[in-house]
Amino acid sequence: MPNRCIRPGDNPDLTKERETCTFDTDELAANLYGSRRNLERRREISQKVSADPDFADPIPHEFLSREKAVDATAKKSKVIFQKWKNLVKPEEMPHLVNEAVGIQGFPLALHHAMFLPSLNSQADDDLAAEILPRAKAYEIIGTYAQTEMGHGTNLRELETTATYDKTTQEFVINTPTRKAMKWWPGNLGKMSNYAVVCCQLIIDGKNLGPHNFLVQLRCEKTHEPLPGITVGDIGPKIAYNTTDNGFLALDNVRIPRRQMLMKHAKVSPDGTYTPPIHAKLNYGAMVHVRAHMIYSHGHLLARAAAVATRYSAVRRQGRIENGGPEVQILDYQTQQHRIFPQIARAYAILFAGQEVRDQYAKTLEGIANGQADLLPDLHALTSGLKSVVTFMGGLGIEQCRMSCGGHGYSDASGLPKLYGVQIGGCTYEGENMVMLQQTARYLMKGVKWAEQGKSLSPSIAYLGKKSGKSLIGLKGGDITREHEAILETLEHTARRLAIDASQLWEKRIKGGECKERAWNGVTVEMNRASRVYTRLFMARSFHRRLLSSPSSIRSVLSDLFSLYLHYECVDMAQHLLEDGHCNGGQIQYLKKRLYEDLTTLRPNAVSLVDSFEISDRELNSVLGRRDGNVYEALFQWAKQSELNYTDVLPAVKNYMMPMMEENRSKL
Ligand SMILES: CCCCCCCC/C=C\CCCCC/C=C/C(=O)SCCNC(=O)CCNC(=O)[C@H](O)C(C)(C)COP(=O)(O)OP(=O)(O)OC[C@H]1O[C@@H](n2cnc3c(N)ncnc32)[C@H](O)[C@@H]1OP(=O)(O)O
Ligand SMILES: Cc1cc2nc3c(=O)[nH]c(=O)nc-3n(C[C@H](O)[C@H](O)[C@H](O)COP(=O)(O)OP(=O)(O)OC[C@H]3O[C@@H](n4cnc5c(N)ncnc54)[C@H](O)[C@@H]3O)c2cc1C
Repeated sequence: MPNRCIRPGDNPDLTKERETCTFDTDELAANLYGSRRNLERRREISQKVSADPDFADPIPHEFLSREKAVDATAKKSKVIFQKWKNLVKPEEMPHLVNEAVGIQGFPLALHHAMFLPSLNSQADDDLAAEILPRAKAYEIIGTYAQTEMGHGTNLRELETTATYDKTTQEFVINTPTRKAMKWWPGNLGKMSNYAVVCCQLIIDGKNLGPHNFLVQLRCEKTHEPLPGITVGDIGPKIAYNTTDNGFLALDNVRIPRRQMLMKHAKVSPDGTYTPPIHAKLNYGAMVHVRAHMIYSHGHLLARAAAVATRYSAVRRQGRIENGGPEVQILDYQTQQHRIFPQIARAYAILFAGQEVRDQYAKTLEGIANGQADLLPDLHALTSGLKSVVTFMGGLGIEQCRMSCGGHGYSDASGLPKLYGVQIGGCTYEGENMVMLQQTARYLMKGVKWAEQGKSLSPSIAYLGKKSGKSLIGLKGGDITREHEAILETLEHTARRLAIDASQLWEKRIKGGECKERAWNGVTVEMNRASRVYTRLFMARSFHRRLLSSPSSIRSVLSDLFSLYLHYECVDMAQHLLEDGHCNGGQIQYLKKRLYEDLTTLRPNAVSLVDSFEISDRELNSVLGRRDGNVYEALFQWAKQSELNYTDVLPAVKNYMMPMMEENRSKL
């Protein structure tokens, strides 16, 4: 079967891998990206970016100082949002940005991810008509400033205030303490001249909670901060170092009333407050990012899996049999066990990411028609997915990094940067432990609704089902039936964990604790229930994709899905065993099946990562390059280190040589 990545001059081991492919890599890639046309567009964009001299990098970003890297990124962003703007559709923009500037952020990241979405979904018609065309034309750059130095998670305690002054019909925006400074917002420090700022709305001395306001931060002509505004960059971070995450203090800055984002909650000129149809519509920009970041995080894991798989196919080290040749490290079972589940999880996350984006679009449609009834389900799902996927992705990338041995530790592999970017997602858009509790709140309601026989939305319909005994290992050799048996067991486990957590909570309440304290005493169990609910959704979503896939890729997707299910179940064995639903023999069976899956997938491993269709430029990894010619490329990469500009460094001349000389002269 054709693997379309084979080219003359490639590393022969990699070519051999591609020759063993049992499916059409383009078919799978087209399925992943939605259609042949989308796949072609993806390739077209990759090729055009590579050919555009405006995007050329004289030296890799890894060797640049932070300021120079920010400069290079800004320069390329200007090209994207001027020259390229009309050449790509909005949905193609993330790919263009990844290709052209990479993953560490760019000056308009928050403008796109949160500023525009906030204005789109929360500004009233008048404000939208005034500001949106300017924002969309990049006449201004905006960000989303919510988190403060002292509070991020607990939005209710944010300290920045917007106090309504009826006499002038203005809001007075103020930062009352040092820890009330906005701290962390991306692109706030240096790039943005506007921000949506989250403040406590105060009318007649009454605090009405967090609301969003459009605030101009810098002069449109000089880009200098406006009076009353202190703004800057918060310094280097684990990653995202081409993003100017910033600080901001506002000293009684006055803005007109209509700069409150008033599509849902409103303040009339006389100070009358009208609440929104759903209390949390002000939190909409966060739901937007959570709904979209699942897919982008799937892509980060896909890249790591591509690097580790291709490198493991060209790296030869050690022997499996005495006297045999040195083997490709991909032949070691431990290596397969480290990497193949990451391939499967990357596909699973990408599929789930696509489903949740669709669900988000439907929810938005409802809200636009005055109905927010889909929001609670979406909030629970995005909170769970955001937490599970970022944690899974971080662990997965780290496994991929370690699987590349010493070279995985080098920036040349691209893996340290991927890891740094990925794990940011565990924190931003709500710290994972906190967001899992949001999911758990919904599950607790679901448990009650199920007890009362009420109808349940599809994502929690399993809470209303009855458990039979687990049929894992008992359904014979039919793979379709085995998949169903495992999904039913996962449903049982997710249901059982939610019910157990609910009972633990109730027990503490009956024991005399208030609801909130009792909740804190059971949050580890609550979060467990949320994770398994989320992992069940991911498994179901993968299964839906398998069932709807064309026959040409059904077999390889089925193999991958088997591995995914077997791996997840072994990983969650404790939960499967805890109530006796599964027994030790069934876990042993799952492990045996998992080891078989590793062998089954081995001939297709390289082709499965080829179908992620990530260009060399986007992958930005010497180890993961498509042609597999890594050793020469590693040397060429290292030669670019600034330490190699001279043979004898000033640091050596000034300190080490004199020290050695002095020590020699003492002898
Ligand atoms: C080129 C184009 C690119 C576009 C693509 C985008 C892809 C981007 C990928 C990467 C880009 C990286 C950019 C990252 C930038 C990062 C930004 C940020 O981090 S912004 C700041 C984020 N901050 C947070 O997330 C804070 C977390 N905290 C909260 O959200 C809240 O405080 C809370 C934890 C939810 C609690 O809020 P609150 O106390 O007000 O409420 P509760 O009492 O807990 O709940 C009451 C009920 O309300 C429900 N609820 C809460 N939130 C929501 C919501 N958002 N929607 C719906 N419902 C909500 C909650 O469930 C309760 O319900 P009931 O139980 O009462 O029914
Ligand atoms: C890369 C990056 C980009 C960011 N971009 C932006 C941005 O553009 N705009 C913006 O406004 N913000 C941004 N942030 C800020 C980010 O949203 C917050 O850092 C995040 O929401 C976590 O809040 P926190 O820092 O207050 O953590 P904290 O809440 O202080 O968390 C510390 C610990 O306390 C625990 N904890 C806190 N509350 C609870 C609870 N109720 N139950 C159990 N445990 C709890 C957490 O689990 C965690 O272990 C960004 C952050 C990062 C890292």
